[in-house]
Amino acid sequence: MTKNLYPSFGILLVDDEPSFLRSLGIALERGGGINNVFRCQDSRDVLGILERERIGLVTLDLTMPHVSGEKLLMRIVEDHPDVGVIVISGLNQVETAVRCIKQGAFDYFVKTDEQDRLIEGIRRAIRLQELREENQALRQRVLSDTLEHPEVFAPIVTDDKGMRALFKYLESVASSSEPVLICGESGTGKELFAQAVHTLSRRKGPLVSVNVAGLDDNMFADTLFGHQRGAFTGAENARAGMIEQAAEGTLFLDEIGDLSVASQVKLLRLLQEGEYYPLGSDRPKRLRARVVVATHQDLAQKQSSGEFRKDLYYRLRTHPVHVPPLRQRKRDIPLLLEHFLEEAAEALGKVKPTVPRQLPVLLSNYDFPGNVRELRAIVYDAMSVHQSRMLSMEVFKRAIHFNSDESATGVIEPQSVFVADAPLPTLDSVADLLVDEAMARAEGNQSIASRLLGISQPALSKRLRKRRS
Ligand SMILES: Nc1ncnc2c1ncn2[C@@H]1O[C@H](COP(=O)(O)OP(=O)(O)OP(=O)(O)O)[C@@H](O)[C@H]1O
Repeated sequence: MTKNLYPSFGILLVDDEPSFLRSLGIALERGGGINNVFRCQDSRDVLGILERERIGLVTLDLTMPHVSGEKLLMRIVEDHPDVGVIVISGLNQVETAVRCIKQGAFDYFVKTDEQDRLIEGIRRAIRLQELREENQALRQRVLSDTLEHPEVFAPIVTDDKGMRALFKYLESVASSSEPVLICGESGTGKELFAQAVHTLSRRKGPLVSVNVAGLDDNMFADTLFGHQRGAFTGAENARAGMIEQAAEGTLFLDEIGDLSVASQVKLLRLLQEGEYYPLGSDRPKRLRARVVVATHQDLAQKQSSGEFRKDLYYRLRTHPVHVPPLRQRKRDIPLLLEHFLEEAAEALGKVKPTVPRQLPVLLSNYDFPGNVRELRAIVYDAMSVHQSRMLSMEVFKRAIHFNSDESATGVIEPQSVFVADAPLPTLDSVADLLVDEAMARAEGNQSIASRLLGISQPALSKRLRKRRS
C-alpha cells in the first residue's frame, strides 16, 4: 500500500548523530503523523538534497563536521528563501539562538528540550510553510486566470466569474490539511463543492459524508469516533467511526450550523489535537482525514450571538468558500436549464425538447429561493409531463407562481423610494417607469412583464397602447 505522506513537502532532518536522527524521525511520525521525512548525516550533502527534492522545511544541527550549521543556515536562506529552517542544537546559548533567528531561522530548540515542545514547534513551522505555499499558488493562479484541473469542476455548471474565482481558490488550497468551510443557501451546490475539494486533494482515501443535523451529542460522538465492544448497553461489537472510514480521505460534515454546543466542543478538540477516543477506549486514534464542513446558515451571525463557538468558527474558516445564490448569477440559469433538460431527457428516456425562446427570460425574472435544486426539480417535473417537440412553458409558470406564493419571495418590503420634502411624482409617471422596467427585464415579452407587475396581460397591453397613442 502506498503511504499517504504528510506534509505535502519534505522535511529534511540534518544531524551528524544517527541515533538523534532516528529518534526524531520516529517521534515526528508517532507524535505528529509527520512522515514525509528525509534524513541527512553529512552536512556536505544538504544543498544537493535541497536541489533534488521538494523540501519545505529543514531541521539543522549546529555543531557538525565539514560544514557548520550556521554556514548552512546562511546558504539555505540565500539560495532557498522559500525553505523554512529550525535549528535544533546541543548548545544552550542565548546569543547563538538570537544570531540564528536574526540570520533567518524560524525557531531554535535545544536538544534537551521536551520532545513534545519540539514537535509542536515543527508542526507550527509546517503550518506556516503550508500557508506560504498556498499564498504563492494563489498569487500565481490569480495572475494566470486559468484552472489547472478544470475537469474536477465539470459537474458544477456555471459561467459566473465569482464561481470561477472560487474554483481557483480551491485549487490553491487543495494540498492544505486545514478545514474548508463551505457556506451558501440551500441548494446552491455545496455538496458538489465538497466533492471537488476532495478530488483536488488527490487523497487516496474516500469522501465520507455525515449530515450532523439532528444528531444529539452521543450520536455525534458514536457516529464520528466509533466505539469499543461493550462501550454502552447494546454495543455488542466494536464499530469504526466515520473518521476512521475517511482515513487518508475527506470527512465532510454537512449542516455544521446545527451542531449542538456539546458536540462543538468535541469537534474543536478533534481539530486542535488531531486525536480522538472511540467510545469506551482510552487509547487515542489519530485524525487522518481532511475535514470539510458546510452550512446554509449564517455562521458569522451564529458565533456573534453565542450559538456557535467562536474558537471553532475561526478554526473551521481557515479556508472559507461562499457559494452565491442562483439569483446572483442569473447568467447560469440558461446553462443549467440546458444541462438539466439533457440530464432529465436521458433519465426519462425522452428526446430533449426545443426550449421556447421566452423560457430563459421567464426563469431569469424569478428569484429561485431553492436555488439550483429548485430549478432542477422544475425541469424534471416539466420533462415528466412533456410530450410534444416544443417544451411547454405552463409547468414552469405554474411552479414559479406556486413557489412565489409559498415563499413570498419577490414581494418587496415596503420602503420609501422618495426623497423627503422633494415633490412627489405623479401616479402615471411612476406607473410608466415600472412598466418600462418590467418590459426591459422581460426582454419585451408582455406575458412575463405582466406577471412581474402583478397585472393581467390585456391590462398591460392596454396601458402600452395608451402610451403610444
Ligand atoms: N452548478 C451546478 N451545476 C449542476 N448541478 C448543480 C449545480 N449546483 C447544484 N446542483 C445540483 O442541485 C442539487 C442540489 O445541490 P447540493 O445538494 O450540492 O446543494 P447544497 O448547497 O448542498 O444544499 P443543502 O444546503 O440543502 O444541503 C443537486 O442535485 C446538485 O447536483
